[in-house]
Amino acid sequence: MAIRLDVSGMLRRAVPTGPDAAALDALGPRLAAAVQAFEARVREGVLGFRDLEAQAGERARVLDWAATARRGLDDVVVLGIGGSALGAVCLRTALLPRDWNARSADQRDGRPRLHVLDNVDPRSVAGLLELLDLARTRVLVVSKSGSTAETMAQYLLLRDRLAAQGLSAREHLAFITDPDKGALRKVAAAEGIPAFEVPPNVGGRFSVLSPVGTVPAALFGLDVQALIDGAIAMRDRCTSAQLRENPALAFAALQWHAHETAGQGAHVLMPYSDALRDLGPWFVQLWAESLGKRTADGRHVGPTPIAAVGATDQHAQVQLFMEGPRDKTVTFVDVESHPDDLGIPHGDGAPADLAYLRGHTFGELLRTECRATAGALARGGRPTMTLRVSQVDAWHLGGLFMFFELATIYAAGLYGIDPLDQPGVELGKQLTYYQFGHPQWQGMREIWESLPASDPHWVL
Ligand SMILES: O=P(O)(O)OC[C@H]1O[C@H](O)[C@H](O)[C@@H](O)[C@@H]1O
Repeated sequence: MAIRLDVSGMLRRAVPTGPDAAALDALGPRLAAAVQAFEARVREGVLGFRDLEAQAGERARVLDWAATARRGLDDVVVLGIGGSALGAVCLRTALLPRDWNARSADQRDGRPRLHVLDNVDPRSVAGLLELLDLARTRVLVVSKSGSTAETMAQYLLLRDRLAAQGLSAREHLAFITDPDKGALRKVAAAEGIPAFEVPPNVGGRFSVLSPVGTVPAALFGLDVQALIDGAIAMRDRCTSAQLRENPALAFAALQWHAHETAGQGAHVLMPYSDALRDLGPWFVQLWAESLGKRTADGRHVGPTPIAAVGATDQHAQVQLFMEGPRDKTVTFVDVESHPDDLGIPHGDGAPADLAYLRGHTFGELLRTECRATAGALARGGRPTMTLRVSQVDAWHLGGLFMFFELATIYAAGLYGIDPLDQPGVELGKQLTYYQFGHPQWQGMREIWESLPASDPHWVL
């Protein structure tokens, strides 16, 4: 079992914009400062996502509850958004067979389907409700703050539908939220609804290894302990202040260096694996919302993460990566072992010009295309890295989550910003609250009325 980071495609030997040995040495002071900032945050106790041992008690409570709660369930529904939903989607895609929800109960060996509602589009919400037998459904309301409008609207609807069918909230709801604060915590206490804790020092986009991810994972029978073990193994590998000894630091440093010195601030994550397809959107929130900030001296900084998947996006995005602006790096994830690999048959009578495919396997084709695309990009002077993963399972996924979370904190030290807040998302929320008549936000009227109206002459 291993996750290895190959950074050779970022260095001067491979691409002209890459750092040479002298440039890497010159990075020393910046790296030291970023590592010191990281360690200061650890000491402050604000990087709770690292401290998985401290969450062991709550995790045991989750596993104990899920062992009985999952009995007789056809469906698990996650109501959440952003970091409260993206991790569950990634866990489902990576660790359950494709199209899990389309399978029969027998094909799912009696385990529930998992649905994630991370938006308030009525078509999606109504469409899902049509599918559900609420009597055989557990709805997980996931909100660290316990107040996010989208998730609360969904909760109010499901609460109403359960009541209309005379179904007990305690038997069909569960909350994953702040241990003390927010609307959900109050309801849990008043109505005896099972509730699990998002530790206050674990940010929403860093919370997939907390009950935010482990409750849904436990309900559909994933190996939660392996997920945690993989994350701890990666955490304990990423402690050195030396770039060559700390993969998370190396990833962060090389991404920052590419952005800072060559304007390569669009950071593509391209797993050659359908199972890791939803690692992309999870990474996009983590990298964008943590690093897209204003510095203390008023500069606007941060990378632009892009999600892609191989081999599919060789036929959609690689043209841009190859010949578009030299503003990108590409990080591949190459899966070394495909236990369910398939041979490409000899197929008597098959067209002669397809003979080159015969005798190979699909996994071999996928891995060869990953290597070929990385090499083609390098020949075009386009910087790349490759994460080599033995296989996709809970242990390796836990390691990948931890790798990117740690890299984000190191990158924040290099960009000179706080990775843990998200002040930029507040104004839109407050204007919505105002327009909905929220009593606390009626002072936003002037701003709302100042918003640029659309020009009817340009409504085509
Ligand atoms: O988990 P919640 O408190 O409901 O927050 C859900 C999401 O919305 C917030 O506005 C932040 O942008 C995200 O970082 C967070 O993951």
